[in-house]
Amino acid sequence: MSGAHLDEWQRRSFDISSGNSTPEQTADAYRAHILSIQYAWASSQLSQAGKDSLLRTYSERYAAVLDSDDPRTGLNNYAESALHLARSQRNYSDKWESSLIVESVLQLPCVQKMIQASTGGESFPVAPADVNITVGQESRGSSLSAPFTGVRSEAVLFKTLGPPQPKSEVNNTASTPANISAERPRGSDVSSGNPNSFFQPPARPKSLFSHPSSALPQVNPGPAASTQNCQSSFFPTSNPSKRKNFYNSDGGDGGRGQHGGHGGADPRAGGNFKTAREQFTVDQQKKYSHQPQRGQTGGMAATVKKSLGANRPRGAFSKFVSPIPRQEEEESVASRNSNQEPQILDERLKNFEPKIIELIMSEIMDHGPPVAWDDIAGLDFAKTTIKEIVVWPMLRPDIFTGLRGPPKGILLFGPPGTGKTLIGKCIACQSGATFFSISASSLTSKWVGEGEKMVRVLFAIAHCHQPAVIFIDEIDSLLSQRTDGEHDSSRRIKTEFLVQLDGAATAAEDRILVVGATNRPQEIDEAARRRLAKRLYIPLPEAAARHQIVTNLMAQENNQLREQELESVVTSTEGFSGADMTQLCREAALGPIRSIQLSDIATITADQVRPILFSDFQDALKTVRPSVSTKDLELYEEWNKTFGCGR
Ligand SMILES: Nc1ncnc2c1ncn2[C@@H]1O[C@H](COP(=O)(O)OP(=O)(O)OP(=O)(O)O)[C@@H](O)[C@H]1O
Ligand SMILES: [Mg+2]
Repeated sequence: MSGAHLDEWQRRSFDISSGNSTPEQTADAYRAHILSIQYAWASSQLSQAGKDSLLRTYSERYAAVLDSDDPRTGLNNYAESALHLARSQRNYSDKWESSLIVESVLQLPCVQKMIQASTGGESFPVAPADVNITVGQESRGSSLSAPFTGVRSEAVLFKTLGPPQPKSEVNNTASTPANISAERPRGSDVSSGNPNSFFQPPARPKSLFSHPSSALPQVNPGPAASTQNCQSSFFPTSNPSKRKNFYNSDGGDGGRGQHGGHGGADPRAGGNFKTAREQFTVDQQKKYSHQPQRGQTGGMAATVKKSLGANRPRGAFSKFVSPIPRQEEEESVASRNSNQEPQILDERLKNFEPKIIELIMSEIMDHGPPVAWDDIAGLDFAKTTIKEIVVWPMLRPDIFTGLRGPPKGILLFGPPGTGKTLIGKCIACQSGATFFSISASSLTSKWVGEGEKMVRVLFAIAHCHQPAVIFIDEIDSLLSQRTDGEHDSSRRIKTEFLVQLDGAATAAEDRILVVGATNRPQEIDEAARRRLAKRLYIPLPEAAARHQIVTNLMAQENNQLREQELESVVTSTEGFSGADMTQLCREAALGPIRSIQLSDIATITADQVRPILFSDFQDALKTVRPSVSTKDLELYEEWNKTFGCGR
């Protein structure tokens, strides 16, 4: 055989022998083997004897896969998936419709008589010969005729055509023959051979039998009313797609199924039938028209936070999003826009581009994991000050007026990993204000002028959703000192930001606070520094705070750390930041795992993993080092002395 054939041959052999393939793949590989053997023999690449021997082997194995009863190794359910495929194929029979429609049934003399009999309240015998209903080419007269007489037929009809009866009422007539048929199990159909079952409701006739009584006429119905009820009780078509629609028309649409809601309309005309796509569009419209406008949720806004593009998971494992919007999406977006535009356009925002407003509104607020003040270890001074100038004024704006009014901006500065971002998250949860979290990168756009617009819109929206907190993490990259060489657009964004910051809280009752966080305070523009009037130093955690961090983290883990060992950990972590402490605990928590034999790791149960010990911390301390150097610390201390507002 040629090299190409051999490669293919080997690939298939691997498919079979690797043990990872599904029964379908194995069967396919065997089938391909058989075909290639026959091909090789036909093109004289293989001898007759060789072909016979190979065919015997592979045909046997192929048959074993097909006939195996084991669902993991065999394809005993092969027919099922084939049938499933066949079922989802549309064919001509889909268009077939039964001629058994409500009109033809109702026009039958026997039915007319029975309707009259049922409304008149008297029993009326019906001659068997009268019942002759045509289904397609096939007459059903004989099967329906025999027992379909007298009280019994009236009862059946009354049940189906007459006014809605509460179930208890039906049960009260237990001794009548009518009840015998009324208590017949639902869901029996024509094919069951039961003549009465033809007039029995379909398997899920909720729209008829579980109707609230208000949904149906209360008065004793005349023939017309009976006709109306009748239309929702009969199932007039055998078209599967319509049948599905019929069943789906229960309670959800208030019983306004395609048949019941149209009185005498021809049910075959399609009525309210919707394709899946139309239904999807309708659902989307409903969904978005009920969605409350963001930011107007009052107390809800307290726990609402989203960073403008900063925290969106993107990577190899994030879900693929097609750059080309599908038609449904376009339709739903269009309908959403048409629904939402009036909501977005607050009087004060009407001069701004809806696109940017929408961007800010949708990107900056979202639910985040709640953070409480107690989750932040140490930093008592910063926490108290923030409560004083953020939380309380938001809660009691009437007291915090005039000179007591809150500052327009605060700056949290300090070494990396000391909890500045954590404080921002905590403000979002605890302040009760609308929280806007943005990163500098999201305000810088490649389109000239777009960045300034975003800044303007951001502040305008914040005005509309007061009290509001605008949190800008890594604010140094947005408000770094303006230099001659810098790009014009970033300079303009900065200027716009400063202008907005100045005008943000001009009115006494305005409650907009800008909170900036940075670990490079010295790079912040002096004009911005002045506007961020309250500058709070967030230092490295002291011993008590480090103790709290370790205790908090270890409380969630299985550990055997004694108090004095904990103290020892705390003393040996002088100079560690909060993030370093977290890293140390993570490293120590891996100790018990590292002590497990590699061969046992796959089988060991979670409760067999030993607790975290002091020795794990000792080991972890060998690898985890403080991330802040003393030289850097001096710079922060210096800056704090010069510009900070700490004591
Ligand atoms: N005071 C603290 N209390 C509890 N955990 C803390 C504290 N400080 C830091 N951490 C831990 O360190 C992690 C990083 O903290 P955070 O992101 O707030 O640091 P940061 O000051 O914003 O750093 P950077 O300046 O580098 O942005 C937190 O998620 C938290 O686990
Ligand atoms: Mg941070």
